[in-house]
Amino acid sequence: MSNTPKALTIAGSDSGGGAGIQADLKTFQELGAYGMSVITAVTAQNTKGVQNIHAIPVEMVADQLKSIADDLRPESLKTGMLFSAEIIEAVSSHIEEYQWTNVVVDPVMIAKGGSELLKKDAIEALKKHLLPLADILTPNIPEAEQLTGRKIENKQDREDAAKFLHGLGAKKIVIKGGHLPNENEPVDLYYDGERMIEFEGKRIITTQTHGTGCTFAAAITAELAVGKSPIEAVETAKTFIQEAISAPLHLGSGHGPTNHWAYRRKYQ
Ligand SMILES: Nc1ncnc2c1ncn2[C@@H]1O[C@H](COP(=O)(O)OP(=O)(O)O)[C@@H](O)[C@H]1O
Ligand SMILES: Cc1ncc(COP(=O)(O)OP(=O)(O)O)c(N)n1
Repeated sequence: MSNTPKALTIAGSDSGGGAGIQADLKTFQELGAYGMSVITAVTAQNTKGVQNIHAIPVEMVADQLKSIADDLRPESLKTGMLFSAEIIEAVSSHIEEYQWTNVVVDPVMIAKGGSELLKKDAIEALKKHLLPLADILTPNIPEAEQLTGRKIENKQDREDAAKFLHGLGAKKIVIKGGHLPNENEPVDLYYDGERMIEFEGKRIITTQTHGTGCTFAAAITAELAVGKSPIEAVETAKTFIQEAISAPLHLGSGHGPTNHWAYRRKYQ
């Protein structure tokens, strides 16, 4: 029996390769986890935006989950773009049935260009079915506002939001700081029910940030797969994304992707 760590992403495909399944698998590979995928939606997307979305039929999402469960138990998994309430319900019930652990939930809602990656009427399903299964929930600030129904304008609001999301059942929460105003450093706030920890970063003023949230959550997932603790996993993910934004590839004419090789080149 191999003890190669296996990480699963349950997310949408980004044809441009910067976010979604593609960003997740590249990140898993870079951090030493064998990547597996369940595709929930196919997007026609590039650095300029999302041109079209085709949701995968829920039966096919369930079949992909079953194929993995029948043969390959993931040491960790992440969810990304889930698009609809029915996909959220199917994914949640399968995670529960298979008793998969180390569940990272990135509550993807809106792409950088403004396209809706989660239907508005699916937010309640996300709160009810998936949040209680999250070992680590990684909202950005607008997502945390949607999930809590509260405006987040300062540090106290972020701490209150993290506590609220913990109350909804997520065991650990990282409210990411990328959407803070440009004059603020991108500090990510971690809460596990007891400790509030700030993970500091250095803000890079750039348009090359497509897929930052996916990459950050995928790095946490890969680290959990290889046996790191949640805090160690977030620490590595923060360094990974900082490096990935620092060394842009300058691909495409819009919001270019981050550089998934940069961390390994510097640290390994
Ligand atoms: N311009 C930036 N410079 C440095 N780090 C950033 C920048 N933008 C985002 N990050 C970091 O990237 C990660 C993803 O954050 P964020 O952009 O808030 O998420 P999302 O992509 O889901 O909107 C976080 O760790 C955040 O602090
Ligand atoms: C297929 C797909 N999934 C998720 C996203 C959103 O990714 P994110 O990392 O939040 O990056 P931006 O869209 O904000 O650049 C996506 N675009 N496509």
